[in-house]
Amino acid sequence: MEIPVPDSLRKMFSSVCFPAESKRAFLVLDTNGTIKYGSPEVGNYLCNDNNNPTLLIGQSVADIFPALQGDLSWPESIRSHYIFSPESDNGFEFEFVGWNRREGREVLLKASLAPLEIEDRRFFLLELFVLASEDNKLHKFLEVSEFNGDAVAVTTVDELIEYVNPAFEELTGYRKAAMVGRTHAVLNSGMQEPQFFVDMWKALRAGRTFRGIFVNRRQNGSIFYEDKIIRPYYNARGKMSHFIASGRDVSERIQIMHRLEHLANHDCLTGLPNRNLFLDRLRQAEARGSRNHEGFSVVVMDLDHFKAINDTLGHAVGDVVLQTAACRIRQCLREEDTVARLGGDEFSLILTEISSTRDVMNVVEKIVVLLSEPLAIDGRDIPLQASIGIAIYPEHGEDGHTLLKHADNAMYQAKTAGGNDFQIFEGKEKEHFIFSLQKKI
Ligand SMILES: Nc1nc2c(ncn2[C@@H]2O[C@H](COP(=O)(O)OP(=O)(O)OP(=O)(O)O)[C@@H](O)[C@H]2O)c(=O)[nH]1
Repeated sequence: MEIPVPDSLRKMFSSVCFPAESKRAFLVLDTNGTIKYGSPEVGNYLCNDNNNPTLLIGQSVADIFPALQGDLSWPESIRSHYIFSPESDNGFEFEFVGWNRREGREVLLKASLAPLEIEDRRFFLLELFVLASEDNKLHKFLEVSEFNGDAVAVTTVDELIEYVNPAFEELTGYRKAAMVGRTHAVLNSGMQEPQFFVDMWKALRAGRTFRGIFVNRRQNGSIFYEDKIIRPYYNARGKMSHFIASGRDVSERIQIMHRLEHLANHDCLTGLPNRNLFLDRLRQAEARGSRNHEGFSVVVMDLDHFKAINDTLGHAVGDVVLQTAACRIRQCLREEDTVARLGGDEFSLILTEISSTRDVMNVVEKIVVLLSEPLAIDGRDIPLQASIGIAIYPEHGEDGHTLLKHADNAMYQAKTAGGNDFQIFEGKEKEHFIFSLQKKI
């Protein structure tokens, strides 16, 4: 909207060029700093409501620029020089961050104050020049990001996406138009620990950079791992206005790492956890047990006469027997229990949430029954049986190492007694449980 220059002012400022269509943003001040005129364009930067610069008339310029009220960045000498001493002919400039209402964004402006003679009267022309959009720095970064091989995304502090680059589109499958205005939640695979995001927001809100491996989902549903750095972006006012994320696909590296981790923690033949992982799970069970006063059990199983199977039917058949045993034991356990192959024909189990001896026996009996089902290989039925030792936390040991040792002792007792048995470790109370499986099956 163009604001007509009031006739009285036009008359007064007739020697100054004020075309109505002028795009120049300026104020005319008297020597007291009172605003006498505001160009239509200046309303875009300085008016609160309807961009009507006539509302500025009569206000003190110091109300608009607090710097003029004695801020040290506006030296007293210069202030008095220009506002109150109209004799000087030197100009003065200062920069400030303003708000461009038309574009709805902050801008960096230069205000230039210079004396102005109108009909032999001294005024001051305070003209505003847009030095750069406040987000210019950000925009320059985005321009460069267009050619960046990393996936770049810029979000507002309200977590809404404002920009994504072509590499982001390529990585995620989402076009820019589909992402702008949305949050990153669209990429969430649901496979990440919730704590990961808690840590992320904590760091970002505190103004710190966050780096992490994100497990994300592409538009086509496939999962990828993204190594991403997110840093807060501060605008010229020093206010956190955006988050800039830069990430790259590291799925291949992570998959190799997972494979190596799996190899380091699992037995090649059966795919079960190996000693390494078993001991780790044992430490976890021990920690949970003491924290929550929760019982758990360590069970050691050793196949009986396995050597004979190897010797008579060959190593390959022995391997199948071990794989079958592993599979059958696993079938009898819950997800949160562990069965590991610690070596040879020995399997070790951690049964969680055990509140009584009966709980353990129920599981062990199930295993024994399933194990003993005939295994047909090359037209023969191969019998499978095992000696089993049981130790329960905390009665038979307050740490994993002791429990494992005691379960092993109990297993040897069962083996010595002829095998195909399970035995619970004899506790301090000298209670002795021997259950004959032969009678049961
Ligand atoms: N096929 C096969 N055999 C293995 C493997 N690892 C160890 N063994 C064999 O498993 C046998 C385990 O020995 P033992 O536990 O003493 O044999 P056993 O006949 O079960 O003896 P008891 O436990 O006293 O009944 C050895 O002959 C090992 O060579 C493997 O990965 N595959």
